[in-house]
Amino acid sequence: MTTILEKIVATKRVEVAERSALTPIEALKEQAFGLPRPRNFFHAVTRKGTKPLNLIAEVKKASPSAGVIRENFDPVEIARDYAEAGADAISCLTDEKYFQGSLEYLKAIRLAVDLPVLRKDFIIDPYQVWEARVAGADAILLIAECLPINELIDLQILATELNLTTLIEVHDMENLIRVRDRVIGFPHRSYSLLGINNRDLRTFKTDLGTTLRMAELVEDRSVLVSESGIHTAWDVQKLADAGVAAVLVGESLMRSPDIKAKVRELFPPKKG
Ligand SMILES: O=C(O)c1ccccc1NCC(=O)[C@H](O)[C@H](O)COP(=O)(O)O
Repeated sequence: MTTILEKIVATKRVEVAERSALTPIEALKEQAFGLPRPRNFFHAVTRKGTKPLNLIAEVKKASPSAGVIRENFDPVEIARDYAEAGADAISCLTDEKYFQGSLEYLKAIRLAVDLPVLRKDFIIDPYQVWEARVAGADAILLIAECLPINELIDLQILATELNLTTLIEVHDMENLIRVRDRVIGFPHRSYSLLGINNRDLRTFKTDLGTTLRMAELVEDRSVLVSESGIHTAWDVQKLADAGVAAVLVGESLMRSPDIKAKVRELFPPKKG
């Protein structure tokens, strides 16, 4: 049976072929030349602040698991609310077909807020890394399940050369072990974060236990990001207690009619 990830990756191959026929990679490289340096996403996500851990707040209109999450969707307004509420960085879905995202949203958000922005997409080709840089992204996502290790490392090196942070995501132990030492503990890793996705992409079920179990195998948790299925202050505290550096939260923020209040609910001010 074809998994959703396989379907999405097949779509990406077609998209990259179509887009590069319209705008060749050489043209993107020219556009990237002379752009201001990206913002430091890595630092924003790993620094020790006043919260128990840092927040990457996601701009996400729809998803394969939930359908449309937020009807009243203004990406810039949402990003401004995130910034005002104290988020440390923003994740913007740029996949159009499955998440109703757009690179145009990322461009607009990057201009409107001061926070660093992650291009949240299914990156399988250097073309998309250059595209991210030209659009103004400060970081890209690389999903271990989608890439052979040599291609993952090549994309990570390219991103590092372009001064982009990489968030390298795994969901299972096998991929964690595959990337842990070769990609995260490696000299070229400099600006690489390790994401553990709590969502099982076969069943779409989320389980915080995925991060809690896998974190045991990660020595340096200062680069660890827990992703998906984070709904309550208790979830956030549990992950903080496990030494996770940051959480990536989409759906529970996007479903809230008052985004700023939901951020405060997830990160209540310390008493006393
Ligand atoms: O969200 C999905 O349904 C999904 C399906 C297939 C591949 C990836 C998917 N999500 C991407 C993400 O990683 C999440 O958007 C992100 O971690 C935030 O998760 P959540 O807070 O549960 O929206």
